[in-house]
Amino acid sequence: MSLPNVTRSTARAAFRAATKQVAQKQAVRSFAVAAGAAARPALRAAPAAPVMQKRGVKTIDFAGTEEKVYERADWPLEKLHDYFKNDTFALLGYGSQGHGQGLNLRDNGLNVIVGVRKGGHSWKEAIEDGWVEGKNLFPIEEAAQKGTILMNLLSDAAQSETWPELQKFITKGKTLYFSHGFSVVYKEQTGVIPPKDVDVILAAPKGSGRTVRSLFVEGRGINSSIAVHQDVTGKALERATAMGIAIGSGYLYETTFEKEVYSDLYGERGCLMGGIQGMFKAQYDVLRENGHSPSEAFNETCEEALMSLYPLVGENGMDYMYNACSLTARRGALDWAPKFEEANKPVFRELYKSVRDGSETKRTLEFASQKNYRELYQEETDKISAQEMWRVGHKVRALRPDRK
Ligand SMILES: NC(=O)C1=CN([C@@H]2O[C@H](COP(=O)(O)OP(=O)(O)OC[C@H]3O[C@@H](n4cnc5c(N)ncnc54)[C@H](OP(=O)(O)O)[C@@H]3O)[C@@H](O)[C@H]2O)C=CC1
Ligand SMILES: CC[C@](O)(C(C)=O)C(=O)O
Ligand SMILES: [Mg+2]
Ligand SMILES: [Mg+2]
Repeated sequence: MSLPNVTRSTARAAFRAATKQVAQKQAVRSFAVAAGAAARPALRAAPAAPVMQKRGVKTIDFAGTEEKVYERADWPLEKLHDYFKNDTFALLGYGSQGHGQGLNLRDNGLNVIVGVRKGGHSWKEAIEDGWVEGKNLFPIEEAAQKGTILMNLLSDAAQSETWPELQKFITKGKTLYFSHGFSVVYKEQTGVIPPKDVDVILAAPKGSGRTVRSLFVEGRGINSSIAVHQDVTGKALERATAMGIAIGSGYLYETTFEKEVYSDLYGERGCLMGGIQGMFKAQYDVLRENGHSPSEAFNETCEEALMSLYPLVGENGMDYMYNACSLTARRGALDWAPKFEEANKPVFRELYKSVRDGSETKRTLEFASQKNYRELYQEETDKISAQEMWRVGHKVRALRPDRK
């Protein structure tokens, strides 16, 4: 495939940056280990890297369960270019994931075209991002016809709505790709039943499309799940792996379509989004009921969590964060954590059941089928922004020294 020099050099720079980042992290870690020996309380170093058992695939024992993890190191750019030399990626949909995955594929020098509704919001965004009508930007059906790998990144509801028209373009020899198990797993509700003669694969970034892009640009890479629903060629897993790397992932964790969708719907409704809003709100409200000022309630609930403590958990784990806090805080947190666990578990059980039995899918599809769903959604999120907690948050964030 002939690639523009700029694209090739952007892609190489991203890969070089990734390698450099690893070296820098290792240096920082060695320093931290040396410094940590003298530090108190002990901020332990990260555990030793797992032993690689086969190039490109690590079988790692996670808490007694052996799991397969694939890595970017086995898919250098030249290999990706060769592997996909006869392919056209038709990226259908240009929301958060379409944007992130599409730009990463393009910067990786792969042959990608975008398919979205002409004149819609995504169409405009795609043009702003440099996609050109008639060259690499087309209406959905035209892109689907041209593509050999159909990346269905329409909204989950739109995947089911457009399926009757789209399925005729999924012909023998093509690959059908998703970033979520939703459409295929809940087929009774979505009607999405892929033809029997194509590979059906998934690479689902475990993070927002914004992060898929920003980590790639920084030379890093998001974690993604990969899975195979249908393997006609005998190469579907390899293809899912190559796709996962091509869209900008660093590590790929093997799963199934079912497990991906159940855990994803559960996680986003729980700790990732719904749970965190509910927990923050409850804590904030009780502080306010007890006469604390808005800024105090916000700082002690959201700002400190997001700016100081949660990044420490992300970096090195809960014990690391605990150890960075006072003994007073640690004693209390140790006592109260089990109470929160006990209080929350029934809600999580109810949530998992609601995901498994299709209730969450039904709700999503019904909501999205309303003509004015965008306005309805906006009304509900506007109500969250209008909560005192987030109005205060807006002001507190504006006072961050780096925002001045
Ligand atoms: N958001 C994320 O970060 C993540 C998403 N995923 C998965 O990736 C997939 C894409 O999600 P996401 O990127 O969030 O996109 P959205 O769910 O925000 O969907 C946006 C895209 O769908 C199009 N669309 C919506 N309705 C229709 C319709 N009736 N007909 C045609 N096109 C339509 C929009 O086009 P238009 O602008 O013209 O309306 C837009 O291009 C989903 O399967 C999702 O679960 C996976 C991991 C994370
Ligand atoms: C947490 C929400 C998510 O599952 C995601 C960004 O991973 C989504 O569907 O957008
Ligand atoms: Mg999700
Ligand atoms: Mg998710």
